[in-house]
Amino acid sequence: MFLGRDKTQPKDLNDVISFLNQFEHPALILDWASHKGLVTQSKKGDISVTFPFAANAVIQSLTEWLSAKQSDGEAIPDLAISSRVVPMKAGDKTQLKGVKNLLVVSSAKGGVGKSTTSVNLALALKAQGAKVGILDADIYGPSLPIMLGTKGKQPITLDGKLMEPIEAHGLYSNSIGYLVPDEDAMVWRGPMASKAFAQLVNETRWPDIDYLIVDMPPGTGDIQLSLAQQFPVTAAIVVTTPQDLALADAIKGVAMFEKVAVPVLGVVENMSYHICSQCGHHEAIFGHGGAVKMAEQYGLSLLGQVPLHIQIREDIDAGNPTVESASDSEFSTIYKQLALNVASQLYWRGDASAESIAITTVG
Ligand SMILES: Nc1ncnc2c1ncn2[C@@H]1O[C@H](COP(=O)(O)OP(=O)(O)OP(=O)(O)O)[C@@H](O)[C@H]1O
Repeated sequence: MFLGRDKTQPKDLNDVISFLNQFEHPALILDWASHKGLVTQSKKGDISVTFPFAANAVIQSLTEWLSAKQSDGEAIPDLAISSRVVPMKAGDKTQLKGVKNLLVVSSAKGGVGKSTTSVNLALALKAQGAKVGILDADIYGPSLPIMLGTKGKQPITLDGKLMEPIEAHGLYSNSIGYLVPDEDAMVWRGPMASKAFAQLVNETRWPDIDYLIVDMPPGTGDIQLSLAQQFPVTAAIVVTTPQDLALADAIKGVAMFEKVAVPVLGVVENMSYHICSQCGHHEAIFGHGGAVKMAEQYGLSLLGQVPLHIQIREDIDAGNPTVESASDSEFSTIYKQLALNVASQLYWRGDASAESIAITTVG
């Protein structure tokens, strides 16, 4: 092989691309290195690998793979490896200022853990190297201030127009819960709720974030439809639990997004199985295999399966979400894997916007 013969570093871009294509990872496609803009060479000859999505776990695996090759005596190319999240197209809608990708997290029913999933997913995307914002669009029951430990905070405006998001655990957040008392939001009707949501989205100064996670109000009614239609949604993620009834509702949720031409990235099965806090025993108390079957039947991706465990509830209720407070726990590993699936599939299955192609091909 070209690398082994004279032990000199390969310098030719095509040779390096062929070499890198041998590296396989579940978050990469076959021949990933040949994909436009991922492996580039500067005028000086330096070669860079730039993953176009939040990919810290991939970067770590690639670095380990290269070290192992080197230990085996292979000459490996000198590479600068990093990630830079690119904005993906959101239909024909114009991107929100300061937001590269807007992901809505929805559920057809209340109480399935949509907000818990949104917050931990946002933190896990951050752990994968992204700059992340989270918007609590659950107008009728905003839970973000409690889950992020930011209750009582209020966004300030520096220019009299735009709200500065509240920063917590390294996330940029805004919530109707910061702006009005819970009981006021509860009595809002459709148009008022939509207006409040529009204000939150448009009048927050999002500081060039890679992903904005929007925690939607539960259900598949007019409000959800109009929210999904109004905004440049890159993709939707549907959270469900394993019971048959919840799965049937989740299918309604998927159909709702299809109606308004918002691509559904996939499904997250929350409370997938119970882990006993005493003995660690796994038990499928809500049934087994439902989401897998549903995903297969409807051609959806099963993005992750999160267990039901008391630590996840206790951490989030205390404003200290698990991915942050126990970043090496098995639960955080599951959320980080979910985040990698979300980030990578969003890229490989979507269309990069024109701006991103321009960014990635600059040598
Ligand atoms: N995987 C989990 N393990 C343990 N507890 C969980 C898990 N997911 C969610 N919970 C708990 O279940 C309750 C409901 O979760 P959450 O508020 O996230 O649901 P939701 O779908 O956003 O609800 P709503 O419909 O009110 O918006 C919370 O007390 C949360 O801590």
